[in-house]
Amino acid sequence: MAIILDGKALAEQTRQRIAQEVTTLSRQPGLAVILVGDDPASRLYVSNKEKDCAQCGFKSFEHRMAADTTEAELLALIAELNTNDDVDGILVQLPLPKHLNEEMVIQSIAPEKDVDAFHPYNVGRMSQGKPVFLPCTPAGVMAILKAYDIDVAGKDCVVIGRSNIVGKPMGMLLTQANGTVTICHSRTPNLAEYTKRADILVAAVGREGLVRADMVKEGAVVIDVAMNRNAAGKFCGDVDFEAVKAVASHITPVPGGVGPMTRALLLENILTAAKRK
Ligand SMILES: NC(=O)C1=CN([C@@H]2O[C@H](COP(=O)(O)OP(=O)(O)OC[C@H]3O[C@@H](n4cnc5c(N)ncnc54)[C@H](OP(=O)(O)O)[C@@H]3O)[C@@H](O)[C@H]2O)C=CC1
Ligand SMILES: Nc1nc(=O)c2c([nH]1)NC[C@@H]1CN(c3ccc(C(=O)N[C@@H](CCC(=O)O)C(=O)O)cc3)C=[N+]21
Repeated sequence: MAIILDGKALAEQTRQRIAQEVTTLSRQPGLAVILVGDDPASRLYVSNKEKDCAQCGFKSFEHRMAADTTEAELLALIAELNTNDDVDGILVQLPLPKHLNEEMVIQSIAPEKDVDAFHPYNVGRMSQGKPVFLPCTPAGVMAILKAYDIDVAGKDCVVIGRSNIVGKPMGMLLTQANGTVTICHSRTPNLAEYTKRADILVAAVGREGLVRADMVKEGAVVIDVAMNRNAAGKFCGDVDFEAVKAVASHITPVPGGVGPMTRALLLENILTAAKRK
């Protein structure tokens, strides 16, 4: 039976360490979160981030904007936050309503406050192996691997998904950790041929039941990034957890795996931003 990779416990340890460090700073780090529209899932993430900030002794500034907010209004708020000294990090909750240009919005965030690490400057720095901030979800996965002494060097790593926020940077970080990486996506024929080879398998698609036990190598480390809702309305990942845990050596649960570590890495980035200032 696989070891369950406890992201929730690890995130709690991380928050306690950060809270401790914050007491040594001369000022409180601050996060501004912008939420446009009222997607229920996004609302939950935002309230979780507020609790995290409170626990760590960070200030948090929440900006809720109407779903029909114009791009000019959003950019004006970001411009104000870019120069506001109480704000060390700015996070614009994604996805944005369709009439807003995400690329434009992300580019308008000052790179030194871009704690999501989605700005092209930070993406470029990361891809050159000289990151200022690491993207929270992939960095959270790397932190889980490290905490459980799972060595990536020389391993066959397969990432399913190639989004800019998860799959692509995940592949990069695993490559930088000396894994041999294959990135699969919706145009990959015979997905199982790739997944069965993986020593480390990362699923980041958003489709319940995508990864079945017969697609996983005996003893593989299985990381499930996805956050889907099942028929009962509960969170679930891409991986058939019950069946795969009998095959894998290590597996992340959903919830309680990557999600909490994403939030913990966001706090790390805010602390980094505050210390750099
Ligand atoms: N735990 C956390 O902290 C976070 C969780 N998430 C969750 O992770 C999941 C992925 O998020 P995100 O990357 O933003 O999602 P996207 O929808 O942007 O990307 C999904 C990727 O999966 C690929 N894909 C779709 N169908 C298949 C298939 N049948 N076989 C193989 N690949 C497929 C797509 O391929 P193609 O490129 O060809 O379309 C795409 O690259 C979601 O469930 C999301 O909710 C996201 C962020 C943080
Ligand atoms: N600009 C931006 N940055 C993001 O990082 C970002 C985003 N937009 N949009 C949405 C996705 C998704 N995401 C999650 C964060 C935490 C959990 C999380 O904490 N999950 C808990 C469950 C939460 C609960 O049950 O309350 C868990 O898996 O255990 C999940 C998903 C960040 N995202």
